[in-house]
Parts: sequence; structure tokens; C-alpha cells
Amino acid sequence: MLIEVEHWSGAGNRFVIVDNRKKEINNQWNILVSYLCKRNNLPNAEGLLVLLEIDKNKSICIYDFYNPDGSTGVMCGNGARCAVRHAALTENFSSNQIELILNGCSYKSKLLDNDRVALEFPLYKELRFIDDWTYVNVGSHHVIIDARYLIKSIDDFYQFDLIKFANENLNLYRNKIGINNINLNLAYFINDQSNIYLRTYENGVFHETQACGTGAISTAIAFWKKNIINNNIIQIIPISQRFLTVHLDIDQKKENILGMTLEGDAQQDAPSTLFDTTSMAYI
Ligand SMILES: N[C@@H](CCC[C@H](N)C(=O)O)C(=O)O
Repeated sequence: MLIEVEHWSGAGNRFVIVDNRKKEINNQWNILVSYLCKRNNLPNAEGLLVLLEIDKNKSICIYDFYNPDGSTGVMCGNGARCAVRHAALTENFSSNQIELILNGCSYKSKLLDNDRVALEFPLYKELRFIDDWTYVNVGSHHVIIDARYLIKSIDDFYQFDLIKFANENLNLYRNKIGINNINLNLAYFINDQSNIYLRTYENGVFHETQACGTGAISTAIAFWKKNIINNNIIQIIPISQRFLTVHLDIDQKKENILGMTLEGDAQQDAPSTLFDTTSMAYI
């Protein structure tokens, strides 16, 4: 069977999207995803979004997200923003406020100008300070490492061998947290700037990705909680250089985070192509 595949990115994080509202494919996505992510003439995608349903009268869209290794059930911040904009281009919504249901969880979102989408997150599920790093669970699991412990300049930050570091240390973090599917974030903050530079080695991709939305949210939480940054609007610069903005909703005493919003671009990168589910390749 031939299926149409769309090629998208959110802040540089690359996704393939398939509209399965007609339910042509059932239950094989965990196998198909690794082949769908290996694209002709485009860099590998870093995840798959499957459109399940759109209710344009209620402004609701439903998608599932899969990692390239076939795993699912985790939150993907950039994928979620792509899903919302994809739904808005697929059907005409009467409102710019759209409810997204991703892997069964509901999120409020808003379509903004310049291809940007804002997505509201519920409060993080867990936050732990361990040694000199932080673990945050925002629907996916993140370790935040303050890069100032490892490097001295922004040049060093970009030169740092994150893959080697992940290969050598991932199991150590996994064992300390007791969770296997963790993402490693290397975050660099320069004192006189309000930006955080961020590189992420993603679970399920097992490589560095161009950007990571939940990594950005988790980093903002960790750095604000540790008083490294005091602003509640935080600009995150991923290696794609397509910035993400995290808004932290803070209580009056300025002690607790009540909720978070992730904002960034979401765009179609290339025309749709056809994928053959028999040969498991793009034609
Ligand atoms: N790219 C994502 C994170 C996707 C989930 C991650 N690969 C995991 O398995 O935890 C994002 O933008 O949040």
C-alpha cells in the first residue's frame, strides 16, 4: 500500500506526519516508524505523528507520537506543536485555540503569527536535584546538566562531544534515577544574557536532535528552580538556532511554578512523498 507522508519540523526537530483518519493502517506504527524516519533526500526524521481524528467544530485534534525506535507514550513538545499546526492546515478551525490530544493526554494550544504555536503543559510530574544535575518529568524524562561544570565558553559548548558523553554516561544517569528512557540535556547559560543554549541527546532517537521541546521546558524549570535564571520568560536556543520560548507561570511568592507554556515555530519542510508499506521504503 502507498501512504502519503508529510515532512515537518518544530524548532528544527524533524517529524514525519501521516493522516490515518481513514484507519488504513492499524497497529503497525511501532514497526513502520523506523523506516518512515529514514527519508530520501532529507535528513532522518526524529519522530512520527499519526493523525487519528479532527473535530473542527470543537477545535480538537487527536494524534499519536512514536519515537524512531518504535517506543511511544511519551510527550513530545515540538511534535505536539507541529501536530496542532498540521491539524489547522488540514481542517479549517473556527478558533485559533485548539485542544490537542497526544498519546491520550490533553493539551491546550494556540496558533500564533509567523508559524508559531504555543502549547500549555500541566505542572511537571517530578523534579529531583541529584548531585550537580537535575531530573525533570514533564511527560518525558529529562536530565539537565549545567554545561558550566564541563566547559568554559560558548565555542566549547558547540564543540563538546555530546554523543560520546551520552554513550559513556547514559547508564549512570539511568541507574541513579531508576528510569531507562531518559533524554540528556546540556544547557549553557551566560550570566549577562537571558538565553539558555541547549543541546539534547534524545531517547528513542539515540542521537543528538536539532531541538527538543520537552528538553527546553525541563531546562527552564531546572534553571529557574536553582535560581540560575530569574526571568519567567526564558529564551532557549537549540542547535538549529530556531529559538523556543518558555513561559513559566509563577505563584505570587515567586517560589512555585504553577504551569508552563512552550512556544516556537512549526512548519512543513518539504512537499509530501509516498511511502510503500510493502517494500518499507519511500518511492
Ligand atoms: N523531541 C521531543 C521529545 C520526544 C520524546 C523523547 N524522544 C523521549 O523518548 O523521551 C520534544 O520536542 O519534546
